[in-house]
Amino acid sequence: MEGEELPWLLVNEIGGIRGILHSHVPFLKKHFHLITMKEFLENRKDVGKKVQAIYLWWHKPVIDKELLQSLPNLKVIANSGVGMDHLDLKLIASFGVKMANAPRAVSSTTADTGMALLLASARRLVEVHNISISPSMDYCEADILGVKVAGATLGIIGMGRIGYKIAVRAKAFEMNILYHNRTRRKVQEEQAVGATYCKKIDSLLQQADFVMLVVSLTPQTHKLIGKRELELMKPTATLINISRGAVVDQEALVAALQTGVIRAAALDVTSPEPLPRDHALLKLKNVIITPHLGIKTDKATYMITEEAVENILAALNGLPLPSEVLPS
Ligand SMILES: O=CC(=O)O
Repeated sequence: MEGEELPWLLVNEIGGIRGILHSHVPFLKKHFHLITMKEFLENRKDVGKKVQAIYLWWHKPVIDKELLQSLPNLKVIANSGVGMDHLDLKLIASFGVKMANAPRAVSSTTADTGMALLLASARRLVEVHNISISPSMDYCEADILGVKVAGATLGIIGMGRIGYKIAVRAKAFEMNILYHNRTRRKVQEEQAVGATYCKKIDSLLQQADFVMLVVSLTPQTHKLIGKRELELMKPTATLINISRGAVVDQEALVAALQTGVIRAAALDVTSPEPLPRDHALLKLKNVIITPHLGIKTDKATYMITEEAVENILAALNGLPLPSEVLPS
């Protein structure tokens, strides 16, 4: 049978909403015998023993104790993204299974998503698109006035790989850059992008015209931005979230947007995803929502699969994983 000598890799499905992309299959098949969750569930006992690796695509399949118990020879789980907040890392490690993410593949594209949201919100792209395609095409200048990006101050919360790439982009757009991070970046790195460190988030929130959230979701960052923080922001400021929905207190955000506490929000992430169709955020004109667009480009998704394969092969060969994630 084709690929029988290759290690068995479990994926959620091929194609579909939560399946790996068809275009990645030939590459994966060079290295692995692919098996989908459906095939696994049909023959759990025989297939379970053979699976050595799982490739998670958009957080699927769900990794729980029952699945881990059914895969006695599982060595590694590779995630198709950088955030691991959907995984119980301690549980997985307790089964002796290694984990990896894909930081190299995601950073530029996710930074592009952040800048795209910033620009779209600043220039009200969605609203003006709707005006442009409306039958009457009636508008006055006030309907399409945006806010100027050059010279505005961007506050980046979370200056890891993605945050830094946002700073690189924002510099090219002539923005002033503030950032907050658990650890301060090297002075040379700050100077290269003209970024100023804010030890306290509050001071960044008070000064920024655009606040971009790029932190991982952890118990410390859960609802990091709530009513108090929104009230510290300028009434003319925009909140952009490309991290995780739960980093923001969504009820407080709705209230802030409805009452003009802040000007606008641009959200690539919400809690939950997608939002229920009657959610208040979906009714606001000063909000742009994208469906966790993050890394979704042709090249970045392919690179993620390459990075995952590299990690899985390393784990199966007993080598150090290039992007291993350990439970904290
Ligand atoms: O959300 C995207 C990622 O975790 O990389």
